[in-house]
Amino acid sequence: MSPPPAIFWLTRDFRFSDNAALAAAARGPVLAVFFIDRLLMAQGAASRWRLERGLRAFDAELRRRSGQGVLILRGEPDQLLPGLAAALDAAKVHQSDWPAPEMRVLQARVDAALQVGGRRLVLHPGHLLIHPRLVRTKTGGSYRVYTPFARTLRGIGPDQPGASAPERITQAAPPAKGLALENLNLAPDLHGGRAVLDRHAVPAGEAAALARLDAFLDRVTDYETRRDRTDLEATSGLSEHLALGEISPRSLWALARARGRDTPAASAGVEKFLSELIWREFAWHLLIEFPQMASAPWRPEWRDFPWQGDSDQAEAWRRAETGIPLIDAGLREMRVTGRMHNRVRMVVASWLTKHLLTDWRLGLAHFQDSLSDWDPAANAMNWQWVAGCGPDASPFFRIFNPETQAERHDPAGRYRQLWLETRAADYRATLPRSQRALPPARVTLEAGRQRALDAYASFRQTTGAQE
Ligand SMILES: Cc1cc2nc3c(=O)[nH]c(=O)nc-3n(C[C@H](O)[C@H](O)[C@H](O)COP(=O)(O)OP(=O)(O)OC[C@H]3O[C@@H](n4cnc5c(N)ncnc54)[C@H](O)[C@@H]3O)c2cc1C
Repeated sequence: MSPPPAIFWLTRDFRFSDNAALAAAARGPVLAVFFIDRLLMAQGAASRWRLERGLRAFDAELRRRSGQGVLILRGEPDQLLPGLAAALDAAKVHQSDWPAPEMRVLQARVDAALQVGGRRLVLHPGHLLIHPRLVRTKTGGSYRVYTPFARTLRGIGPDQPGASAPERITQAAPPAKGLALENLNLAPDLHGGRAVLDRHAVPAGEAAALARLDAFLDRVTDYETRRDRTDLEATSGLSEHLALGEISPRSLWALARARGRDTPAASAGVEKFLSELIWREFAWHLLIEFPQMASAPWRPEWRDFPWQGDSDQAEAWRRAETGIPLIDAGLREMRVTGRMHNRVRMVVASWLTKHLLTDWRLGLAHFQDSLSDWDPAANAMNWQWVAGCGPDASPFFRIFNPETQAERHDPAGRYRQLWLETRAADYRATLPRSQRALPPARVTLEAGRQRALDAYASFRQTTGAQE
């Protein structure tokens, strides 16, 4: 008997290898469908822009394998999938699980809607290294500290990569007319910034992710010692591919480990890289356990911290006009490319939350709108880590000094020069035509630091909050 038709609901798994959902759906005739829905449009502009590029790359490869592209529909999956499944007589809709809290709600709605017609939604793992329920403390609880979490995960070992999609795929004829990929423009709110991002984009898609991994593994020996250098290309640059599932963390782990085994000189760099992948995993573990982490302090006592709301100074930070070279350079890099070096992310976040005492959620929202590698778990965990209110966080009194950070991690000033001078015109091209002038900055390095420490001391005194 030939396998029954099925639907592959494409969300954030733009790859063909280690894609168990696509492999399961493609056993028989499959329809690959993507929705422009409320959840997608609530994402930030840069990540929608990047997603569109990923969708194009996936669509091109699907056409090569099946002669037909992705069916793109505007609307809500719980309203549209039951009708599509009925028209195809597909009993199952397969999806790679993206365990973000909002997606969980949508998945439940889709499954309920499908069940009315006797059909169901089947979720497949692949976004994480290992099922989060397997990494537990001795008493069965969830981890709140990275180091023991990492130890337990390494002890169990991540899952092996799962099934890959076949080289030849038979697609079912779409029962509805889809939108044309060429005219999508998923991020109209970028205005002139879109052309700038296009100019600085790195190639999207699974083949590009694998090529990037390969190039990175050739220089992984230096990763441990040079990854904080903002002026060098020392890190992998894989976060945007991971955010869209153009490569799975399980495949990354397996390929990097193999390189470490074959090339002993690379093994220290590889192990450091794997521990960064575990930070990503830890962030997801936390978000799954504490979905409120994306909008509320992970440590409840921090609800009472006297954060300041939006202000001219926060606006100057968003506009990359703080007057502090490393900070303005990083914020401009993000505006022009959708990327920002990890070290600089920490420094700009520290400036906003400590020197400017501004609520970390304002920074989180700006990053969400501006990062092409936006990831709800990594973004929330890291903002809370810098602000001091997160799990296993950097203590509040650890305040990055942007000048010493610049001396250490951009010793010849090349990174600052690139973003403040060489690419200044690109940055200006992303700005709206008319902008209200801002008053000059009032916070100096030392005064801002002292104000933050005073606010923290009085907060600890009144609430008894622990470091
Ligand atoms: C305030 C702030 C916000 C951030 N927001 C995001 C975000 O929205 N999306 C995102 O992917 N990363 C975020 N990060 C983490 C980190 O900055 C990026 O993952 C990293 O810069 C990506 O570059 P890379 O791929 O070259 O990293 P590499 O150094 O090559 O690391 C390999 C992979 O490990 C993971 N990783 C590395 N560092 C971290 C970390 N601190 N937390 C979680 N995972 C990590 C990423 O998946 C990364 O691709 C944030 C960090 C800070 C300080």
